[in-house]
Amino acid sequence: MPAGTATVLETRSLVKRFGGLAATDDVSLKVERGARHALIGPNGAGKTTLINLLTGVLEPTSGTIALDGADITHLAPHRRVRRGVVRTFQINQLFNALTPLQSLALAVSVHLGRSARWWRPLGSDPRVVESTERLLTQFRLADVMNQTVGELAYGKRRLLEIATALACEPRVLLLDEPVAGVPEGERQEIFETINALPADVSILLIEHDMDLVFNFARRVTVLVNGAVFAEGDVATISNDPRVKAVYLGEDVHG
Ligand SMILES: Nc1ncnc2c1ncn2[C@@H]1O[C@H](COP(=O)(O)OP(=O)(O)OP(=O)(O)O)[C@@H](O)[C@H]1O
Repeated sequence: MPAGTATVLETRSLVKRFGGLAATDDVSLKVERGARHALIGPNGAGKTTLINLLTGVLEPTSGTIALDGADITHLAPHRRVRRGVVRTFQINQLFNALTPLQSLALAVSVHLGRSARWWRPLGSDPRVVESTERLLTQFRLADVMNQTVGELAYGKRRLLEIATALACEPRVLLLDEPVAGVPEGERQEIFETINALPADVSILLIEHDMDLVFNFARRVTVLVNGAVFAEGDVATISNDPRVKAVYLGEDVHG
């Protein structure tokens, strides 16, 4: 890791074309160490495509991606996870029949390289137990740790999804719409938990909910038609009439 570098994840002139459409159009983005950075934009702006490029699910048409100065543009997704680029898991990747305790113990033991001995009781490894207990407390899952995932409230499942990502000890956490679909009454708990994530984890949040964006983020990048439309601190972006117009347009036209 180069000393004194503030940027942890950087894209340079990143392009992803689907036929004639540039879903990612010359995006140069810097995520600073310890960032609370939000990526916003109307439907179809290219947010998901950019996340898929960062995680290695998609190969860019051109441009580069660097992690701590090292080129990872062509690195396989699982190797990026090993290097600390982790996205929140989709809810349908949780196992409904497992409990939060079992899910997290499994995630922690895989991360710690204990999966080759999976037949041994997970509770017999002190490091697995300690990390699992910490995650259950941090993500307010201790009181439901023995219920099956299928029985959990939607908000709790979301918390488990984020906790599972944290079990991989990410350097960069890509949080993909953490409150999407979560009922109003369960959002506050997610907001608070996200705000309490460790300061040394750099976070890029993809989000539609402006309350969450403006409460959480210190820096905001606005994507429109695949390209960076505006970037700045929260005050600048929230007062930018061009950004307001983009969102107003989306409201009007659905
Ligand atoms: N695999 C694909 N093949 C063809 N076009 C695609 C593909 N994936 C995305 N696109 C197009 O690329 C553009 C950007 O899509 P993307 O899903 O990245 O936007 P988004 O900002 O995540 O949107 P939303 O907020 O609705 O999830 C859209 O026009 C979409 O139709």
